[in-house]
Amino acid sequence: MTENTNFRIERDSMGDRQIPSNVYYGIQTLRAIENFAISGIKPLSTYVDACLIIKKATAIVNGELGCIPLDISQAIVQAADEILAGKLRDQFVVDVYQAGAGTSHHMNINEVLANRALEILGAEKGNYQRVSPNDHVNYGQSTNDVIPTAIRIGGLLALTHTLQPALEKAITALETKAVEFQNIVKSGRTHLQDAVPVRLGENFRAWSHILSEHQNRIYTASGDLMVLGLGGSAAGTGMNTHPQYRHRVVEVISQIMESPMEPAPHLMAAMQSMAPFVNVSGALRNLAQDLAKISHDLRLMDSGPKTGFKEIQLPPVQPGSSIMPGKYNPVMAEMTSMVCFQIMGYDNAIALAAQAGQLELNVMMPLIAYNLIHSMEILGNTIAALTERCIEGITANKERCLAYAEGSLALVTALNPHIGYLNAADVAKESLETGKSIRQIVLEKGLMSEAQLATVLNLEQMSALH
Ligand SMILES: N[C@@H](CC(=O)O)C(=O)O
Repeated sequence: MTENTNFRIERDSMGDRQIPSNVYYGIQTLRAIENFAISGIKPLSTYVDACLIIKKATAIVNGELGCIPLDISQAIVQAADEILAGKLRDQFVVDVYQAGAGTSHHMNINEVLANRALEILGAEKGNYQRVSPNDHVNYGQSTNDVIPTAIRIGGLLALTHTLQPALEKAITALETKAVEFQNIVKSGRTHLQDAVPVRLGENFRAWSHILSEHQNRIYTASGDLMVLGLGGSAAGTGMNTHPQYRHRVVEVISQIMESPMEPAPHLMAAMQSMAPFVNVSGALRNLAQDLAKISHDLRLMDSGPKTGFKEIQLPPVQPGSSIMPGKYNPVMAEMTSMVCFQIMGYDNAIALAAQAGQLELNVMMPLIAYNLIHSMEILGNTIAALTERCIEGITANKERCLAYAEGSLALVTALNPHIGYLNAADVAKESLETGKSIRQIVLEKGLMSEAQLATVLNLEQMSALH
């Protein structure tokens, strides 16, 4: 615990180590850096925020209840506030793939807070007799109750700051396009074959509805994240906590989050079961599956310009090809598809991790934390980018849409009630073989009058919602 210009000596239960004197993390973080040079991926900033919110609340409550000295409690709170405001963010350095349960990341948080609190109190970094990462910052806590709580809070932060606003904007943008394209008639396609006509605007309205239903599903699933098992400490029994701590700490977190959290009715259950995360991840996967479908549709409808559908034009945002001049690719939709596949992969890994709990604990939480929060953030960023750089700028090729609708063999479907399915099928077959229009064949065969046909083969009417 001495400090010289280049390093200080810190001690843990395994011995002494030199720690660079300028860093705020300590000996346990150093060991984790050495042990886990795995992906180079550092903890997500939202996850760090979630841990800091917990540590701020626990310091307030442990100070109030007389479990830690008030000056230390206040210094930890100040340190947490400073870091939440953006300071020392480069001090959270443990690889995402690390010690089971997340003890290494958790100790990284405890050490940085302790060392900054020491400075605030006028002491030297590493003087853990004065402020200890374990005895003060972590008083009455364990990785085992802090990390599942941090995943809940991190999930809620990612949802409110990133995913929900992006979904809102996308839903509105799709509805705006629905209104703009409401009168454009196009051919429907089922099995990728000609089907009855539809309105381009209604395609966009359907997508808007699909996203809004996913928004509701995610919102409902995220209710589970508001039930916190903090206070369970190491095994869910609450050992080493003050009797009033577990309720009070949830009240304080609710105040910090400006959102009503609840204490879990059974702390062991909250620690052992990863079901809330599986539920939210499942809702994200569900959204990703439909979003992938929408992005594939956008690419298909924009295909061409000479050899594809080109029913719509996605706004060109960058040259598409390194060799083919003048080529513009549907890059925003392509990116969206890839992110959606990543979300599905993350969800698979979360499902595997969630069933791997044993006895009192599920140690696979670091994977769940990263995958869940990252899923929300990359989905939110993707939806925001797709909305701004693609959906809002889509234009329709009205003539191309109409030409396909007029040429669709499935128009004969409208003749069913008048000439019967089998006669209509013959008309379709002849039209395909001869290239004559459906109208012409029906008239030639004397199956219907011109006046009748004018009413029945009315594209506007056929494509309206019935
Ligand atoms: N995850 C640790 C507890 C802790 O880090 O607080 C254990 O159960 O061994």
